[in-house]
Amino acid sequence: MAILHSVSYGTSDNTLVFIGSLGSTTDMWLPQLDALHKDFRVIAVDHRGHGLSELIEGTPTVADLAQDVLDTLDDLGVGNFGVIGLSLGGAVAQYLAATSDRVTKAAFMCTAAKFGEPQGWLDRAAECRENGTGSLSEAVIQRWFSPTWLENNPASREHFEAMVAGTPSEGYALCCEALATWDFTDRLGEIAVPVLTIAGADDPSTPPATVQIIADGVGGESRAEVLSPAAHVPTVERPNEVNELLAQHFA
Ligand SMILES: O=C(O)CC1=CCC(=O)O1
Repeated sequence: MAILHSVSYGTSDNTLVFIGSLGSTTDMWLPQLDALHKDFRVIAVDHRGHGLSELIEGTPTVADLAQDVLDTLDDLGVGNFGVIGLSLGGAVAQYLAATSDRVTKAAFMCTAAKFGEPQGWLDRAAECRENGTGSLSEAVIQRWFSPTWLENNPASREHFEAMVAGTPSEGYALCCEALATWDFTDRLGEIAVPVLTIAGADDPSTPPATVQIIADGVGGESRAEVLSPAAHVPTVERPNEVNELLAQHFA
């Protein structure tokens, strides 16, 4: 059983749980936590081996990462919840939405039912173990944000690059390996709760067509939105639009 580092704001009975990408901390969700805590209880977690969550030995599956979230919510006394996941966190959110009857609604952002070929993730894990997350962080940030945003927001750029570089190498590598084994394509139909998908028009990692596969494949109702301009992390690049979409979907 793993209890993840989490932050929690607000007192509403309507709880939203935010799960971030590879190399992120709960800071990825600051604009959402600030904007939505008055109408919802908002909880964000760090994946195992990320941010302030402890590293757990052994390669996890996405199902293991999802169980970490459920254990953490049990510890916080949370019953039912809406789930919002971005990228790796979106995979965890898909798994939770399909398998846990505690999930009431879901939002999947810049994520995939399968993130390309496994070898790419195994290569990234090996590179990370050899050279550290600092060797990856600049390239990651260029996928997270569009070039104009990076140019206009140097302080945020530095902050998010430091977030990736500060992720423990083994925590990052183990989560790469979790992505290598993730393929939910044939199980999307098990997701019966109302779904919102959000894609970034300029996202090189999970382009709109990849996110659309999820919206088209789920078993229940879905609404698909594409934000522009935006790359892989619209929570930061397009916070107002993301907040408005989430507030509507989870109201
Ligand atoms: O770093 C990337 O390539 C983007 C990404 C894919 C999965 C994830 O969590 O981040």
